[in-house]
Amino acid sequence: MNYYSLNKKAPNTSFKDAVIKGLAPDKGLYFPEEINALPKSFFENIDNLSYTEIAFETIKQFVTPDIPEDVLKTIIEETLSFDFPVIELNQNISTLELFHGPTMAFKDVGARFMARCLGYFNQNNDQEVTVLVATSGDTGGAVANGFLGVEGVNVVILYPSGKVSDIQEKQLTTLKKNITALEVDGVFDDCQDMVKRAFLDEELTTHMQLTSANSINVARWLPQLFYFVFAYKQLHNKHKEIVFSVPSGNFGNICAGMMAQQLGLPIKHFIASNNDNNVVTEYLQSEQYNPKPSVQTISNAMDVGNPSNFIRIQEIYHNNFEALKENLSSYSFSDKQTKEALKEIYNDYSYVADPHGAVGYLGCKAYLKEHPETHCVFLETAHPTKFLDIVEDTIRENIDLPEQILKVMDKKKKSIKISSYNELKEVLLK
Ligand SMILES: Cc1ncc(COP(=O)(O)O)c(C=O)c1O
Ligand SMILES: N[C@@H](CCOP(=O)(O)O)C(=O)O
Repeated sequence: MNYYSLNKKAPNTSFKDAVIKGLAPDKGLYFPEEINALPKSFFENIDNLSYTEIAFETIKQFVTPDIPEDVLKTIIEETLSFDFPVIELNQNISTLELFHGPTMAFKDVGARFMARCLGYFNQNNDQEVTVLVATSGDTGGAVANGFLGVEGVNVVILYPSGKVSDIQEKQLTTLKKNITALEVDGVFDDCQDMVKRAFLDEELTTHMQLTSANSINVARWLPQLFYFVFAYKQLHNKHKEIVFSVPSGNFGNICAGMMAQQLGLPIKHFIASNNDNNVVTEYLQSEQYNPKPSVQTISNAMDVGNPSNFIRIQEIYHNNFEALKENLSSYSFSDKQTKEALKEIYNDYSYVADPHGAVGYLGCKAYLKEHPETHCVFLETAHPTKFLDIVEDTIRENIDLPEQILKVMDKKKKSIKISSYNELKEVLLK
């Protein structure tokens, strides 16, 4: 499959080139030239397919021939070595748990998939690749873990100082080896802007091969479409009208869900559930897209004021506002509402959610008021222990720490503080 730049001022390119570049030379995000729906029989036969078979069939068209089919099968088997269970809370609401990977956030799948694709492309290449990542909390840890020790790849992670949880910070600052963590005096959007600026900086790009492991990179973004198909496999025999409530920040996950729908997955509707960073909620009300500086919330990984992937969503709907509104609703919720939701989920269903999942739950409840005939799945995008203080204080219970979290708790943080783009450049050129 070839890819084009959404800024339409750069040549179309192969999957391999799109992965290695991350962002097109005109600063546009790459988008597949075609999306070919799978036959209806694929979804009718889904009970007989394993997760790895589903993943292979749904992503094959986007990555072959650059990744040969046999290599793709191995990459998928290695990537999906954990579970994706759906837990039903009641007749109308389920949660899809996406936190069973090594860093306990949904980013693990995309990060592991991309690391293996880049490792494959890089095997006969003498030049080292530098992977730049901006994180509001979870991408950094997942990418650090996924790329640790990958030959010929250096990873540089930018995160907003003081605005990620303690455990998220440990996950991205303690691995060392080929991973460097930069603590930025600013918000997530400052980190993301610095990364995008670096791609356009010829002084850097003539010295080094830069790519991104944020969802702007197609190899990080597209595997996220698997989740929606995995949930459908678990629910379709019981519920006919399935809607997904996706806690959204950079909008890569929900946009990947829309790609699954384009492949023919019968999804009735999407809900973008936001915290106070509500650019898209406001857009759907006013048709005005006004990015603004992000504000800090307890669902910190969603503190994004200018979501990268919204442009991909507009492309899927051919920039047709009415068509988008038919398929997407959006609500935003305050921290106070999020804490109330954490308590309600715990008291009513004995289920411990994390603040991001709680925002997704609130999105389900808001949508179900108008559409009680549907079944709403909210994505549990991270394990609650990643936000230990907030969750324990809110539900007034101690929660057990899983092994993945215990492993990093006592490690020593190592980061470099920076406050400007020039300081980033200095680190990269060293
Ligand atoms: C726990 C969690 N939930 C939700 C999101 C938002 O996902 P997206 O940026 O794909 O919208 C993120 C970060 O991306 C996250 O880490
Ligand atoms: N919420 C993210 C922000 C970056 O999102 P990405 O999907 O574009 O990498 C995070 O946790 O870092």
